[in-house]
Amino acid sequence: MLSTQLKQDAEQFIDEIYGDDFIQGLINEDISHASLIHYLQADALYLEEFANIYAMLISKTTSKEMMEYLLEEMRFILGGEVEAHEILARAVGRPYAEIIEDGEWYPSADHYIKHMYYNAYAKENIAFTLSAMAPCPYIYQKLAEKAMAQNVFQENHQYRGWFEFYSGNIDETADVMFKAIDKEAGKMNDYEIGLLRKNFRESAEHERRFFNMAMTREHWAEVDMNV
Ligand SMILES: Cc1ncc(CN)c(N)n1
Repeated sequence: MLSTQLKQDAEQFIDEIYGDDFIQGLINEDISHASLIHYLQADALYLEEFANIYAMLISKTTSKEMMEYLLEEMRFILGGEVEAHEILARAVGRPYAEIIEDGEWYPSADHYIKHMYYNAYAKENIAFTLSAMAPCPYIYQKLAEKAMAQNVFQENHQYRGWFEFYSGNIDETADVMFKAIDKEAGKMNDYEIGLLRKNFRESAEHERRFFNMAMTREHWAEVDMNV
């Protein structure tokens, strides 16, 4: 099954992201407020687009069951995931709504978002877009599970709730995506299946870049508009 291969492909990225500074910074409560703010600003915009892409997929599917799933996920992304963001905002000591007033699609986030949009616009079959979206719930879930399994988070650990949120909440989100990808892959040729796998791998790598982007507080170069 393709999803088995995709999950295997993800392992390398999960291990790398887990060892990188963002996740280690959360685990060890040693991450700067500036990086958390950068992450929150970028992620709020990313999730908004993720919800928009769900809406695009609704118009492409004829399955009522898939429509209902996409609607529910849209609602979760727009409302439910704020809970995880609030945990980081609390650590920063500023209201979440105020933090996300600023921000833009910083370069790595921009690339990731456009990777998903490309598939939504260019491909009629929703499996192409879903393969670019699936690392989003899947990788966070696996990272959180790994963190919970390998560490003891005390009651007063500032980011314990963040790991609990992602280890518990999104199991089904990724499962439904994988099932839909497997179903469509069953009707595809090797070239198309290769594209699904490439989409997934690229998004897994984008996930890593997204976290690292917060650590370096990546920005676009300033341009002098008067020249
Ligand atoms: C970039 C990114 N990827 C994944 C997730 C988890 N839904 C997230 N909030 N942001």
